[in-house]
Amino acid sequence: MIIKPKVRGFICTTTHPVGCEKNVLEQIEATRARGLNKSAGPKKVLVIGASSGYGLAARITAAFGYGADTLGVFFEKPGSEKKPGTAGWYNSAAFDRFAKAEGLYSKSINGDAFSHEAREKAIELIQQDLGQVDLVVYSLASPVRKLPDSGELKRSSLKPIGEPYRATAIDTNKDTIIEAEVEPATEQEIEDTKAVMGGEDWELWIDALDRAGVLAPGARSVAFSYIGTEITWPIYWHGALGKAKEDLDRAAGEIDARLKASGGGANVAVLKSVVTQASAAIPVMPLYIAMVYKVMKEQGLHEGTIDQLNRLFGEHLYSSQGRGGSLDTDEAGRLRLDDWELRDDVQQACKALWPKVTTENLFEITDYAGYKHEFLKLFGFERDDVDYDADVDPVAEFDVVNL
Ligand SMILES: NC(=O)c1ccc[n+]([C@@H]2O[C@H](COP(=O)([O-])OP(=O)(O)OC[C@H]3O[C@@H](n4cnc5c(N)ncnc54)[C@H](O)[C@@H]3O)[C@@H](O)[C@H]2O)c1
Repeated sequence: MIIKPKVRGFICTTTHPVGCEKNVLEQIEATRARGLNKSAGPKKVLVIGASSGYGLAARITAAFGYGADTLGVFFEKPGSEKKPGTAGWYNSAAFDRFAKAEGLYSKSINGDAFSHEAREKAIELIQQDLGQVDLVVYSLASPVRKLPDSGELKRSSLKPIGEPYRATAIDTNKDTIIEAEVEPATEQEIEDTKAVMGGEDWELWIDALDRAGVLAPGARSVAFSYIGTEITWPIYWHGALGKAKEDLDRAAGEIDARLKASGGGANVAVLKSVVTQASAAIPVMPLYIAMVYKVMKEQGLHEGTIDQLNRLFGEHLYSSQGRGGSLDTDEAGRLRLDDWELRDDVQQACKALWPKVTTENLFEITDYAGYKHEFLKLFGFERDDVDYDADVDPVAEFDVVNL
């Protein structure tokens, strides 16, 4: 099959297996080059949301930065002779192959991580293959959650609270500047967003793992959040998603207290904005990312997903200080990896750019070209080292349990 990109809205409906594999290899190489202290890191790791974005970067950092055995959970579609699979499927197939070539344990579960069934399967595999895990990374980004007991479907909303949000944004299909307007979320939509992206499911995971005795003494857990600044607050931190992330902070407190009993702990890690399938769906984020990438690249401060996760593990979770039990957190107990993005000079530069941007100067005064490139790269496209006219097999088998 010869596969070319087909972009629909904020998703690319085709993916390139070879490009995805090269993306994974690039992240593995970046992790190796970082020279993380292998004796200090996690040994057996469960990553929930392991197939793309920050969760994949966490899995790569654990495996290739520290030699950890990993079990990954994700929700992806395999490729068939007729149609390519999702990027996360190919990413995971590539990860599995590289990890095994390195002599590392790697197994995956493809299914709904919000279900009890996924938890039961993960526990069974940990008991059978790993005994216990010492790190649980929680990195789900989903627009829907089927509640595990009632089967009720909850949907998250990317909406402000209280009043409509009007802002300059990019129509990423037409590469034009538009005025976006998003109506505020209703109370019900806020509650539903909390149910999908809040901390309840993370707590259910830790509770199930703990009860089953598969958390090693001293086990840690980390979940990811975004806060941003006043530029994005109306749609994010002060919006429905922010309420869900506040709930994640609440859950971190509960889980931390539970894991502390055996010398471990839990934190929310606040990460910087990067191009992922999840962030592409949030109104105004593409424009903000195009601006902040421009500014941070110019200042030598740019980091991608793998850089952030290498830094989270190497300088926080498994630094000599972190292993001593004293993590450097903000007043709410969060690990802050958004420190460079939130620097005053970076944010001031973005604020100065914002009112100046037009369709005509979009590519010139922002890094929108970089944004578009990164977006297509997520799906395995626009890599110099891939021949996109060559025939490629869309079927990729690997060590995965399909639920
Ligand atoms: N992208 C950013 O700029 C950014 C910034 C800060 C924090 N974060 C946070 O990082 C976390 C991960 O987001 P991302 O941007 O890496 O997203 P992503 O879309 O790249 O990855 C989401 C992952 O969740 C998995 N997933 C989704 N629904 C699932 C389900 N029902 N069952 C099993 N797996 C499921 C996907 O398979 C994938 O592995 C989120 O909590 C997000 O808020 C993202």
